[in-house]
Amino acid sequence: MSTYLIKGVRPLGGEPADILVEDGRIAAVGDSLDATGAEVVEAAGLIALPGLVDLHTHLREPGREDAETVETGSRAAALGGFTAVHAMANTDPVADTAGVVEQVWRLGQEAGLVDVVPVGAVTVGLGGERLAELGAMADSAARVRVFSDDGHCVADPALMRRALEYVKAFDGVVAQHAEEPRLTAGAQMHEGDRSARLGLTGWSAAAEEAIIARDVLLAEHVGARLHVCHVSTAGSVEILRWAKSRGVRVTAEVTPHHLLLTDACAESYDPVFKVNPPLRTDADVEALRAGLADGTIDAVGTDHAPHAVEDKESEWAQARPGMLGLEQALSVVIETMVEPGRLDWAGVADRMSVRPAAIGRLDGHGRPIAPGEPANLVLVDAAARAVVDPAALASRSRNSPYAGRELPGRVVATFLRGTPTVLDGKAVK
Ligand SMILES: NC(=O)N[C@@H](CC(=O)O)C(=O)O
Ligand SMILES: [Zn+2]
Ligand SMILES: [Zn+2]
Repeated sequence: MSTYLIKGVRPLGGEPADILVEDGRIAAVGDSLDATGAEVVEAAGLIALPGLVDLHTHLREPGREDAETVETGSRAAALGGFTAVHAMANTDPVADTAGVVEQVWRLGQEAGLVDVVPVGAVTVGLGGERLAELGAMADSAARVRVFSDDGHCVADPALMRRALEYVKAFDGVVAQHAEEPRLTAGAQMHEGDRSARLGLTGWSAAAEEAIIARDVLLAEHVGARLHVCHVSTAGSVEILRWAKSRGVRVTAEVTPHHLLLTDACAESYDPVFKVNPPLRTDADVEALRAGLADGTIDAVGTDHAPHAVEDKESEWAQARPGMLGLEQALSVVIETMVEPGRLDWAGVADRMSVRPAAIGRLDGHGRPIAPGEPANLVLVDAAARAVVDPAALASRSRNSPYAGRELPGRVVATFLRGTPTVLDGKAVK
């Protein structure tokens, strides 16, 4: 295993220093380190952050390898600065048994680009009727701690309560896709003036908020850990703030696209902007940024949702919901949070690495940049700007909502336990 000397980098945006990486760990951080024989990475002007951790990635394998595989999604993740991603369970077959989560975990190890951490389904086949074998998935080689029926809401309150109680036994967390299905039949976009004008069926803010309110009460009642996926409304942020003030064990994530885009994108009728939950209003975007800044929202979760061309390039109503996120997540956070002065680099490290790693109970990720720690690192050129070209993405799919948009920030290098997965902005393998 090679030794690397990262020269003149600014850890968490602080004073420039050298970082010596040896045997998969950070061996030293200091001024003018000398390491004869080490490969030198010139990093003057770059920011070093702990490798990013995503709580919400769709890798589509098994079942839709035409849209993404564990390997292509892992490469997209590494290029985005990630060293660990949680792979959602809505594959085919569904990741609802120890066998399937172990297969996904093994594929991730073989790709070797990021740690792929399988999420286990809460209910058999995402059917919402019977609990899946949560304990067996937790005890498996994949060591599952996050359970989610994402794509579907665990709508039955009694089942949700039982899932919350069950995962306490192994310190797990239920990650809820908060959508009251009785309120979103046929929904195509955010319910408001625009949906009325465009003639598209709306998904109200209340359909999300009703589930979050219910679930924080359930989590409080049974003393379990709840995580809320892709929070999208101002009202959801208020409910979370209230729940946290009461000491409820709840955490939440916001996607890059909900931090940047609004329902105005639907005016184009371009299905690349169709997503669940839908893009909301300017006021919601403002509340989400404020919630992420003050920590009410713990983390950025990409909800990277690759879709094949035939599932996405159709009429709006027929198109699948979901958009790519891994490769532009950090850029969107720089644009919406860092450049406006709402989050400093330590804050970015906290919301994109430290807290998501803690929620997923991952060892070795989200750690300080200090001697003895695993060398999971990303080096970022914050000043670089580039126009997003979907054809240049590593993802197997092309449904990026940022196509043609100029964004700040370039991932120059990513290290996974001391081995570069990205160098000079290019994937190493
Ligand atoms: N976000 C989406 O619109 N789609 C996701 C499922 C989900 O996250 O709910 C997908 O799997 O495509
Ligand atoms: Zn979802
Ligand atoms: Zn999702």
